[in-house]
Amino acid sequence: MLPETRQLLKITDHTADKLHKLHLNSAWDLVLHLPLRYEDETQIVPIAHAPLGEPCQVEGEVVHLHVQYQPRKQLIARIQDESGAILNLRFIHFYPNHVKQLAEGQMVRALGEIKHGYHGDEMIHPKIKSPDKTDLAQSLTPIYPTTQGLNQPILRKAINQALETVDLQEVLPSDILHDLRLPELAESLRVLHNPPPHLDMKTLANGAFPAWQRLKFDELLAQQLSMRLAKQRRLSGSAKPLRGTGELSAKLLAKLPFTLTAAQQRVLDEIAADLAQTTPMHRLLQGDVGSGKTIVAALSALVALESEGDFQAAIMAPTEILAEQHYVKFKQWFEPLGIDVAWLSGSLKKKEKDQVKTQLANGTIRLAVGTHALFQDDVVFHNLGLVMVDEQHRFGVAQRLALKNKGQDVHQLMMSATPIPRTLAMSFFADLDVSVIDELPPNRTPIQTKLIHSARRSQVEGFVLNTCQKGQQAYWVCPLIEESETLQLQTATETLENLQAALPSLNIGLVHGRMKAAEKAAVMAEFIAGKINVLVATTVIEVGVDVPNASLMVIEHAERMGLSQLHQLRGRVGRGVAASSCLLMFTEPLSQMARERLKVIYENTDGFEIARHDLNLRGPGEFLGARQSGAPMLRFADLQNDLILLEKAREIAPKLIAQHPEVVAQHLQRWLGSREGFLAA
Ligand SMILES: Nc1ncnc2c1ncn2[C@@H]1O[C@H](COP(=O)(O)OP(=O)(O)OP(=O)(O)O)[C@@H](O)[C@H]1O
Repeated sequence: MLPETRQLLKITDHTADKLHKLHLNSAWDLVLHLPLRYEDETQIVPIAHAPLGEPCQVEGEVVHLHVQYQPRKQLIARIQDESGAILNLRFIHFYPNHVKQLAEGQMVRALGEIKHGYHGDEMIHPKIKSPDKTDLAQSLTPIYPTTQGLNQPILRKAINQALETVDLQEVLPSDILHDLRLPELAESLRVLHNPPPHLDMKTLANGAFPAWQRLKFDELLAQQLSMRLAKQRRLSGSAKPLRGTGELSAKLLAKLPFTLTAAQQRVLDEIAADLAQTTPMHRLLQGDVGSGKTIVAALSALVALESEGDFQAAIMAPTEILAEQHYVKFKQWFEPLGIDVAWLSGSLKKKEKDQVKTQLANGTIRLAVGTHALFQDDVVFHNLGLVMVDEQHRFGVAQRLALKNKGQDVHQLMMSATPIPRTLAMSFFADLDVSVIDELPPNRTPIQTKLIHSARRSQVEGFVLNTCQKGQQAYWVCPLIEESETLQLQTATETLENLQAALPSLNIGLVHGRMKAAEKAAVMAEFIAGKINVLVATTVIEVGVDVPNASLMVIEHAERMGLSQLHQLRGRVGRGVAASSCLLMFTEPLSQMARERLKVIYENTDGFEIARHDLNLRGPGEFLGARQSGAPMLRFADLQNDLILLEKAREIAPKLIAQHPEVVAQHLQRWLGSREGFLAA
């Protein structure tokens, strides 16, 4: 935060540091930091009528106070009000002051959520006050998202100071506001930060409340504007045109055991046409699991490598495993053509990394595969022509920004097996041209999916035996244990031993994430060669593994897995001519969410449909991995519920850019301020 701003807002260095953690660095950042919820200290409800599971305030006399030591130390105060009903206030962390305030016979006011507890209804860690010192509040109290060490009163004060100092003048043209029936910004902000007494909780919690609608619209508009401007900048930038001679591509195609599908050829032509331009390509290549994206990426890389000018190409994937799969395939295809492929990931030794970096900087290596290590500041390319990014949405915001900076004026191809639903395509991915491989390679038979209770394990083993006796192969995926890699490994080893005991006539192998790359490669090679009948695996095989003779996929504890993970895993079979099956083993009890997921995967085979359900079940933030990256991209608007606002913002953004450039500048200044790049990243 600038020293002037800090002074103006009377913020201490300590508070400024905490605010920075919340990405609040300017007065406008503070003004746009909106309440997460409100607390209602305006009313007192009788305990007998207090709602369960919703914040409420009660008042009563302490009739009993004691410290309980089992199962852990805690303070429990029992209060009773005029309704005669009793409520326990429970504090797991407490201070001497609590004991004083809650002495028997004291009147106390408690704000919190009531839940059914073991010893009756209770509030855990309520906010407490002595009623004689405080009158009821006049209006709802806003509660803001915050960080450790920054309390609500200080944050509230900083925000209110900011509200006083910024110029809240309306910038959006009045005809637009009128058409959209949206209130003025200044009024909306005041209401949300300091709700007037007549507004109740229900009204304010409703996303359709006009003040919220206004803020959501403004946020979506900022996103659309920044994306359009980014696109304009890109279109006016200049990339080196890449025009392959076709010589190496022809050689690679001649060696493949298949010919490209019409969809692959069409998509490749689209990419080649982009690459030949001086405008940097920004294209998303979508294709369902197994549709053959990898060969399209390889042939695209060849266009760059074959063009005159010693260009380099790089392909980046979000995980080491996925990157490694690409590395293996690319090596297999490119080395016979006389092209060396470099590997760069975070886990390489420093010496090896330095060597690759030198080769990339002096241009002796022209094709690099790796993780985001490829786009660290200290990696310099001699003449980068094309960047390909697999599963781009799984990268965090910071990594995407790093790529954006490195990739300026470089052609970019994003690849995704997770189809981007329409709302996302209209917002986060609006700057991308899209190519879709909408056809699977020929002779694939549909995969039969079955749900099987884990109690019927021996039946599943019977299926495995049957499959292998026909000369086909099977995968057996071990349960996912997120909490501990060691436990995961232990489970995998046990699964292997159990299967070996149950199916002694079969050769059973094991791959897991802890194995060294060479060991993993050796087991995979045996499986590919058909020497191993059943491959027991942790989810390392989720992506990229491609063994067409494998026709049975068994997934244990399928209820623990996410939809796209299940779809990816199932996609490991059905790649050859044999009819394939996927057996999803589950254990009860199933959560509602797990039940929904299993139903979706059972009923659908199309990746687009599954992604749509996934988005509905998890919401766009999770779907995009925003939580993982720690920086929410849209803070207020929600793509599922605010589709109408999104459509309006999309419609209005180009008009504003054309007719009111000054409005665009002001609006973005307010919304992006110190967060530049976030919305469009
Ligand atoms: N035109 C084609 N005809 C027959 N087989 C093909 C064709 N194109 C690709 N394949 C084969 O199909 C399999 C799947 O291809 P690939 O691994 O590229 O799929 P993908 O789109 O990357 O899927 P995933 O997201 O599952 O990794 C591979 O065995 C590949 O060799």
